Amino acid sequence: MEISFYKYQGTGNDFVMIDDREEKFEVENLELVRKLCNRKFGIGSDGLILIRYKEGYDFEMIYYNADGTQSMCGNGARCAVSFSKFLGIITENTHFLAIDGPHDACIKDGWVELGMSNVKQIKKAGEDFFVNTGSPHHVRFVENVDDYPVVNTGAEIRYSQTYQPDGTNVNFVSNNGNEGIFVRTYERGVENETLSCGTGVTACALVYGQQNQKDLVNITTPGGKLAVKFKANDNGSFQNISLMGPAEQVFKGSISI
Ligand SMILES: N[C@@H](CCC[C@H](N)C(=O)O)C(=O)O
Repeated sequence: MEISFYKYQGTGNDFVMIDDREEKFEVENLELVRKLCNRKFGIGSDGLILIRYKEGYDFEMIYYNADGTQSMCGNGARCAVSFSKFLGIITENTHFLAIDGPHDACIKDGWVELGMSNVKQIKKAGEDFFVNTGSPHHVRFVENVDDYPVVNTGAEIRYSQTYQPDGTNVNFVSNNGNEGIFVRTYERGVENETLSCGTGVTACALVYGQQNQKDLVNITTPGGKLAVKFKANDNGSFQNISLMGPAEQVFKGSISI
């Protein structure tokens, strides 16, 4: 059997994208997800996304990490919006469903502004912070993130007792002067550092914004630049959160399985 796919990237977070409007992909076949995402034996990606029709929405995004687990993916959602435009499902504005609920987004010239779920609170986690932006994120501020052992320390925190049994993504953040913040992320489900994580930079922007009285934060990641804007409420919650950045089709192909 042949599976047709497209490959997308959003600031270097890369995804296998499948137009599954005919619902032929077996959503329980996690072995297949893992194989397609495998960089040696498959196509290779941080995650895989199915686009399906959903009543009441323009489309549904079904997201898998490379290991077959599921969560909300901010960069993946920006790529899904771009792919849906490419498929002719949407034009400029869209209302779609993801695992954490409904989202609105807008795409213009390859730049996607994605509405994120509201955030109830930022929690303290020792000296660090924890924020759920649709996916769980531990946020640690460090002096120089360029030199930080992201993979080793990220894995220690991800597998620590505090986050059992589900684990967490782990973000390391440095102040980047006039450029806002620089963020590197260890991603659960990829079990490695990725070049960028959308829900992760959103979590970091909320913490940084709260500490520095900002409602728009520019973020640099190893894979490129993103921005996050939001409204902070007096009770510590956040609404009208938008993740903004590029999403690009890289190639298309088919694979025999
Ligand atoms: N890369 C994603 C996050 C994907 C989900 C995450 N790995 C998890 O399991 O929580 C993003 O751009 O948000």
